[in-house]
Amino acid sequence: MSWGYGADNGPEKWVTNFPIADGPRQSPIDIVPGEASFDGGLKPLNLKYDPSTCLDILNNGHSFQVTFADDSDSSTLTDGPISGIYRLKQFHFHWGASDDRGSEHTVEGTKYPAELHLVHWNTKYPSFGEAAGQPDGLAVVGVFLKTGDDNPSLQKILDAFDAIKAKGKQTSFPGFDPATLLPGCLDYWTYLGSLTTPPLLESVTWIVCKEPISVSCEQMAKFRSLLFSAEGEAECCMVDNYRPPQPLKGRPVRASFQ
Ligand SMILES: NS(=O)(=O)c1cc(F)cc(F)c1
Ligand SMILES: [Zn+2]
Repeated sequence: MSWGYGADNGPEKWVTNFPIADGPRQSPIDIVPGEASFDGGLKPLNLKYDPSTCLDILNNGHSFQVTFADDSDSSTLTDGPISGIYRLKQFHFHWGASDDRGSEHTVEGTKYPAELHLVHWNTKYPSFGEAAGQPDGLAVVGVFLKTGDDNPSLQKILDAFDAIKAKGKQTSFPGFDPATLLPGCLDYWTYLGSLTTPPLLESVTWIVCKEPISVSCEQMAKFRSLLFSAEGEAECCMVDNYRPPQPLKGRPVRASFQ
């Protein structure tokens, strides 16, 4: 059985096939603002996205992701805590079965109903796959979702869900601008961590935004209409696809703001 989020194949079981699960720089973590150190040397995030690089939307059986053409520097992350140019590869979300949980990072124990991950790879390496195996290979921008007003930008994504309900389904998704998913304020916490799903590679510079974006309760219900299961299999709702916080193991967490 492959990894997932169930009792038999979930986060507590991943260490069996992926021993790095108990490694020194695992993600997510609980962020304790009072223990983060303000670093005046941290630059503002510089996110420049070209909607024409947006390709398609896919249900990969553990989340859904929107994938981008990454054969040029059209959609990039620069500055912030990183050096060099990182290209946007995809974004995806993690969410709960109810609004009281779903995010991977937590803030002093507070769980949000969902968390957005914008995944970028360091162009000093030839590809995403190569970069994913390097300690400075990836940079993921995390954005919390908080229940409140309807989010029109998110709605464009949710409107595509009927075409990707089951695992393995994919449909074209042109012209989406991921910048419309960013909060107004780009203050962030940053620390060195890992992928939060197998293979749990310790190659991620995490950049977690302090300000959440909004999502309505009805929109959260739409997230929960996706399936972990493929067509023809017993239907299993895609919910609680989040890894809980992992030990910090002495890592510093820096804040870009005071
Ligand atoms: N959830 S995550 O952002 O850490 C992530 C990103 C990725 F590109 C591949 C993964 F397996 C996991
Ligand atoms: Zn993720």
